[in-house]
Amino acid sequence: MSLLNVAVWAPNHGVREPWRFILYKGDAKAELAEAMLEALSAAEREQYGGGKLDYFNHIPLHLLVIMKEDPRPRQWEEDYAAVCCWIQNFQLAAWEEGIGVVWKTNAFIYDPRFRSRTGVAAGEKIVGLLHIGYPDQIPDPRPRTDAVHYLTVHDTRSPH
Ligand SMILES: Cc1cc2nc3c(=O)[nH]c(=O)nc-3n(C[C@H](O)[C@H](O)[C@H](O)COP(=O)(O)O)c2cc1C
Repeated sequence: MSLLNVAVWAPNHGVREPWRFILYKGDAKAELAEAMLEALSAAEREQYGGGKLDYFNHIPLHLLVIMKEDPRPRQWEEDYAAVCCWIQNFQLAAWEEGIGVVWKTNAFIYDPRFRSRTGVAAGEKIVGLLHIGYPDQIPDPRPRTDAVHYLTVHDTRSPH
């Protein structure tokens, strides 16, 4: 809970706090896995279903991060940005405690069957499904391009 509360310091315009969360742990992880399976075709269920169930059960916690969708475009974007900031705050705060968080946007989070099974209402957007746990392995960081390549600096007035 304290990690959730660190993350709520994310900048959010108007302090609208446009988020809500559903945490799955213990036996309830099976509920989430069933919702995920429902969003697969019969063939996919046949091919990957078992593996996906094991995967969901192996991970200690799953957190669905949900945004209330404001019908006004500016507010919608601000709120989406705020929820993304919430997620990264959460990831960074968790990592300080040695807890790994993967942010997933699998196809099933957009599926009406998954949304309905997880109780996500019309007018709400799933921004991510976070898989949370102490990592068995820590992957090497993938290299990033030096930001200077993307930087334009203006330090004198350009002639008109
Ligand atoms: C909006 C968003 C959606 C993402 N969705 C997925 C996903 O569906 N599956 C996945 O493996 N990683 C997903 N990620 C994680 C990114 O792939 C990951 O952060 C990126 O590859 C960089 O890896 P690193 O941050 O571990 O260096 C997502 C990240 C963001 C910001």
